[in-house]
Amino acid sequence: MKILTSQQIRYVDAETIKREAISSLELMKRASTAFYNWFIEKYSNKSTSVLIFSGVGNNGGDGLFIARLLHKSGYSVKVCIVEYKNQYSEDCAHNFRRAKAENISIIKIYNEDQIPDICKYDVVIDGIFGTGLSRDVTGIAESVIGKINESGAKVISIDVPSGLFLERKTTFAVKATETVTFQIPKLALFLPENNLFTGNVTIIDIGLNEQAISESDSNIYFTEKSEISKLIKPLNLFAHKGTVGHALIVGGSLGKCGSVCLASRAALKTGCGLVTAYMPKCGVQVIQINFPEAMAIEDRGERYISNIDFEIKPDAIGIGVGMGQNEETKKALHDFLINNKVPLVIDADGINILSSNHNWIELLKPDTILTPHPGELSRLVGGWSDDYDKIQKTRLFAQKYNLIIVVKGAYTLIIDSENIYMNSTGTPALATAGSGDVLTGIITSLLAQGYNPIDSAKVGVYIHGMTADFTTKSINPRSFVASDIIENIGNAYNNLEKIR
Ligand SMILES: NC(=O)C1=CN([C@@H]2O[C@H](COP(=O)(O)OP(=O)(O)OC[C@H]3O[C@@H](n4cnc5c(N)ncnc54)[C@H](OP(=O)(O)O)[C@@H]3O)[C@@H](O)[C@H]2O)[C@H](O)CC1
Ligand SMILES: [K+]
Repeated sequence: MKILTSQQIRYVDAETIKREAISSLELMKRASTAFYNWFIEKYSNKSTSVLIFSGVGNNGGDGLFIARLLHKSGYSVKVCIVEYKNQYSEDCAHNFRRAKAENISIIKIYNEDQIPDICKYDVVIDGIFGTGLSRDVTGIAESVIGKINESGAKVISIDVPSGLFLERKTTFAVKATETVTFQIPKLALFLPENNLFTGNVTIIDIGLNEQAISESDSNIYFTEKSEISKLIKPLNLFAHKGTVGHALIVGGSLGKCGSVCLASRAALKTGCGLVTAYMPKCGVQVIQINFPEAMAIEDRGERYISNIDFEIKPDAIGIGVGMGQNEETKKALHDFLINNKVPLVIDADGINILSSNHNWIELLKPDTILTPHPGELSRLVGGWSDDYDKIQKTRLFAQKYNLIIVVKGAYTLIIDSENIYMNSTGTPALATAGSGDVLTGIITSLLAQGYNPIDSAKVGVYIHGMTADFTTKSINPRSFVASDIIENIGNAYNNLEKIR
């Protein structure tokens, strides 16, 4: 699904109206009804009292339409119009007149004293500004947003939290508990620094014209289940372990051999036929006892890798987990990169070693996958001033070296030289020791099975996140561990195959 800018959203809006021969009011009705349906499912008790803050644009129009729908079905509703300017949009003005005629309690707010006691209401709906925000919030809108945030009330924002900029850093906006956004994902809703404003984000369909969306020129995508599901390769009836890919995991050092066990196990559970772990001597017994399905090759180093040398012919290699940064290990990585021709995933200390030897990055073959967490990324591409800057710097880095960078975190980003893919699965449960090692194993396995590098990264990150989504009820996120990811890879496949 494409992620669009506010200007592109306006275009899709206008095109939907034109191509489907509907009025703008009809489109507002679709959006408001979709929001209303979401709301009544969540708050089915009609004694829920609702305070709605509406602006004077179309976001405010949605707020008023939603007020009418809720009032009609028996909820107790009060509307406050935040009149930050006296020129209402046509559809907002229409809904204002209708709401008044339907005897909904409405007041206009021009100064702070008129703001009601927000805490007295069960839920606040925020419809002050939407995607039309074009400048910093001041005056009465600023005061109202300040009061909403102070109140500690449960706040549901319509489309976007009021005050949130879609294309630049936001410092002041409604701090929503939930944001219910209309059909098109907006980048700003999924950036870590905006989580304070967005709360939990839900995307709802409002029947925008799909053709107009697909014509929009965007290279930022929100990964969807249907798309990932289509990428899953079917099983071959005549497959045997030698035909479905051989993954090699290179890593480990004294005290950090578990990372290789996790990555290797994840690789096999993701479906490649063979997995070999390449480890220092101290790691070989560890993996053989813990994970008998894996084969192991011993490095000549006792406690850390000192010379990467093997005779097998793997289809993909994942390197770096638990590897440490001993000088001999660094040299071993350098020499390995000079000769390597196999599709590669680099993680953890592998990335750190590259960060401190920047000219080695040029040794990487096109489409090598790097999977940094934010700390590793900042060492690799330099610091950033905000999330937009982080994305821009990572994009330039990916373009310069022709690499695929998996920026791990909530809504992991997969950035290559052309596109950005934002992953839509996962929960905070994934922030646990070994989670990154497992991801490396999953992606390496997919590469070994013949998925192209960008699909390996997209599918791998998606499956990794899905395992946490499934288990939110059965395993409390606090006690979810990396092995739980591995145990649920099969369930993720089942779930993806179900919708094919
Ligand atoms: N396709 C969809 O998703 C649909 C979305 N809908 C809803 O429409 C809004 C967007 O509505 P819009 O009228 O374009 O904009 P807003 O309601 O966000 O803002 C209204 C006007 O406010 C002015 N503005 C901008 N920034 C400020 C500010 N800081 N202070 C004061 N005023 C400001 C601006 O007008 P100017 O001419 O003064 O610049 C805005 O136009 C979207 O979010 C959805 O909720 C439709 O309902 C259906 C389809
Ligand atoms: K809003």
